[in-house]
Amino acid sequence: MATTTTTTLPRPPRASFNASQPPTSALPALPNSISSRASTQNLRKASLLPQTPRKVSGALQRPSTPSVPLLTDAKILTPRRAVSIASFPKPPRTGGGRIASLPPASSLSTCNLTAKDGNKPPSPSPAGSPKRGGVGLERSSSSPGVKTSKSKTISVGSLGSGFSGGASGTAYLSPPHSRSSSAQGSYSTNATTIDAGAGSGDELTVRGRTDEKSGEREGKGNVIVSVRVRPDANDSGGGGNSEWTIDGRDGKVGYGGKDGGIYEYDNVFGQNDNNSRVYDSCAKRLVRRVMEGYHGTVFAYGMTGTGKTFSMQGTTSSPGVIPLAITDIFSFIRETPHREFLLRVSYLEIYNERIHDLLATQPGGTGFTPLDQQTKGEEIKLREDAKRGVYATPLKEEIVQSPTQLLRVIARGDLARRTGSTQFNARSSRSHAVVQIVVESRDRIPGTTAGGGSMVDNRRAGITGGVRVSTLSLIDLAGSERAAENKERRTEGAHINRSLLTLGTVIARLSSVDKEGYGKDKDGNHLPYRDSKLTRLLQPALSGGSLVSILCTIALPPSQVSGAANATHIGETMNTLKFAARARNNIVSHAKKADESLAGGVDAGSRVLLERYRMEITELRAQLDSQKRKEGDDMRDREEREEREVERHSEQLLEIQLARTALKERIEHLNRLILSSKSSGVNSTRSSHLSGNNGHMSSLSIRSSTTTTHLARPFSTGSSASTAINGGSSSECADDDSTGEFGDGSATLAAQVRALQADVADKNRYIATLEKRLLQARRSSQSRASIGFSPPHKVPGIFGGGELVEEARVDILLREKDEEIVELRARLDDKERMVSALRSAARKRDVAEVGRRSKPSNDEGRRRKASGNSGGTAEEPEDGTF
Ligand SMILES: Nc1ncnc2c1ncn2[C@@H]1O[C@H](COP(=O)(O)OP(=O)(O)OP(=O)(O)O)[C@@H](O)[C@H]1O
Repeated sequence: MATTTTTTLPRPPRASFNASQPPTSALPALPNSISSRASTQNLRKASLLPQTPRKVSGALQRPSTPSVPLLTDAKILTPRRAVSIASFPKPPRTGGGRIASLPPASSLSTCNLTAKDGNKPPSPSPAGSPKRGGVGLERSSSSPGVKTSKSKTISVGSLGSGFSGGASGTAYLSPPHSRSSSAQGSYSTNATTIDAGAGSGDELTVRGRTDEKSGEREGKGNVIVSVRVRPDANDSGGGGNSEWTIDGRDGKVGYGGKDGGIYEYDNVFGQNDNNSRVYDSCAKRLVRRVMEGYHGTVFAYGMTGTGKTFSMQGTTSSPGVIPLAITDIFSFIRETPHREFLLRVSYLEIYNERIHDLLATQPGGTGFTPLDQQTKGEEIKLREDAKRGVYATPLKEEIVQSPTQLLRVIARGDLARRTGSTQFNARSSRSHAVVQIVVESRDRIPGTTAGGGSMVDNRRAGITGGVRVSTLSLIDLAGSERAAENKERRTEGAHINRSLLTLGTVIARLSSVDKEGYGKDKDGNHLPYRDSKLTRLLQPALSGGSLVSILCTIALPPSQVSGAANATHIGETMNTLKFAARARNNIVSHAKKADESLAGGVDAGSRVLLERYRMEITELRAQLDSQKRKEGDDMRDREEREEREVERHSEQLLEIQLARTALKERIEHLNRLILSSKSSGVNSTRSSHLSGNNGHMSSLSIRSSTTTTHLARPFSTGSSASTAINGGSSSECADDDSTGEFGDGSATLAAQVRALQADVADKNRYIATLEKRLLQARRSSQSRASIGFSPPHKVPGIFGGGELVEEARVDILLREKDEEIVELRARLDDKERMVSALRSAARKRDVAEVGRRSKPSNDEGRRRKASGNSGGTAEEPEDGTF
């Protein structure tokens, strides 16, 4: 048999599965054997796969039997029924069993399977026969083994007549008892009933399941069993195996050889059925139910190399059940906005009866890691409790939020999984691998956002509804293998076979377990769930707590093999078919929607993470809110403080302004004083009156500055202006003028007046300097104020202190100015005294002059005499001697 391992999810190629773009639409058809092989070769060239060539056993020869229209006959396989699990969990269809697009029943008659006793196929059951018709395949006994009844059970001389009776509902006999499920909206899987004779292992009775009244088979309920036939890579398509019949339309597989029989399943897929079709029929509905709150288990069972991994994982171009389920899970979440979901995933493998966490181990690199180099993590134990059933612990669970993330997690686990080369599969899975996706969901509370109140809050508020937890288990079992040359393979094979045998035994004995006694058969014996880790893990599903879909894969013996190898292959294939038939018949599901837990929110150890996370989110939100409130308060405080500072600052500016204005007024007043002293001479009464009354000065300060300008003008323009201002003192002015008109005395006085004017100019300059200093003082006060203002809360008191200092400075300045004014006034008084002294001297001179003029004769006679005697020289009295 040619090797076509490339498309099997060899771990490296699987890692390249387009995780970022999970498939959403219809998938391309499965490549036929030729293209599959071609792609395999390409992959091998690219070193993506181990180069181990698959050996074709010499013993496996094409049987010499003539070609018969095979299972692979397109006429039979292509148009297959489209309805299978689509009705999961029911409702029962009322129409015909198969879709109309199928070929006529007569096409099936080309296969001529004949029971060994040569009996003819049974005629349709008469009306009133047992509920479900049969083709003569009957339950015979109850044992793990399966036998073909030697009675007229397999008389399928014509598959057409035998199997085409689906629509008539008469082709199969009813089983002895119907195993209806009590699940909500779910139905039993009273499919083919296989009762294996105790220990005989080869006696098989298959009962049909056609309901006469409804004209359809049951079995589209909670348990779906399907068979997929792997295409023969070496078969060019012409067929070559006449003993096998694959009827995809009616869901039957028949073997016409020794110990053969015809088996009916919910779905039978041939070589033209791709992964997408397999998923749609086997798992799509189940996945949806899981999202609604049911537990669901999908597992692939079959001999090594028959396509379990290919079906479960698929390839990049043809994704399998796992990636397609992931796509549907997230589609469901998108389509269900009224509920919120939390997904967590774990991935374990059972290898040589030990459980390993595939997510806890770090695979060695990105490619394939040889088995002996793979490091495995901590051994996982199985535990059981009433709430969770059987579960593995400690097991890493990762919370995932997108299909890409989930696919990546699983791809990581795939890399860590044990694989090895077997006779039939270069990249054989040597362990049972279990992907478990836990789905938590709950209704969103109306009127709240996704992060609405916690469950505890909701309960307090009287809002009911809790978190529902359901689990989807996707299991790729290791393939059974009879003979292995390699010791390691033999050890693995022994463990694999033992666990698969236990699984078969449990399933076989399930038929005798009543609805209440999950763990015991009708004789009170415990079912051997504990004999293997696999059955222990599957116990909840097999006991009826879960929806179940089993995909059994087979590969028909290659036409070129014969002899012992061929017999072995046929034996393995028949075992798979019997296992599938038994599972379909015996597994009863009572799956119910999981309860919505209300206790999760208060139980710290609860598994209900969704609620725990929601509570955490609520708490964090509350913390965030209180922090925001605090920050808001701080901000408000700061703003208020700043406002207060601004107010204080403007008040201070106002005060400075006032102080400045007062100073200016004083300066103006000083100017006026100076003018007064210059223009009006001694005017001490008025000046003292002005200077001694600050309140009066303040009132004067209200005068416009133009007054100041007019006041200043006399200094530059002379006395005429001064006259205009001091109009009331004309006599004094006249005094001044007259003083200047007289001889030496007047000239001296004028000089003194000029000196005084120069002094006044000095004073004016000084006043200007004072004004400048005042301006500087104001500026520095402003800058100090702004420094104190910028971080008021960080430099406490600086502003208030600055204010005080400023006030003190202004006081000092005012005091200085007052002192200067007093000093100036004293100087002015001195000047005035000097002026009056000069005036009084001038007056004395004037008096003396008048006296002299009043005695002219005496003086004349004396002058004449003197002139006669001495030439007329006159003696001046001593001027300026006063
Ligand atoms: N339906 C199919 N169409 C095309 N190729 C297939 C199909 N089924 C299986 N194959 C190919 O057959 C080979 C073996 O398949 P796979 O590894 O899936 O078998 P298996 O049952 O998982 O084996 P094992 O139990 O050893 O792991 C792979 O190369 C795979 O690509």
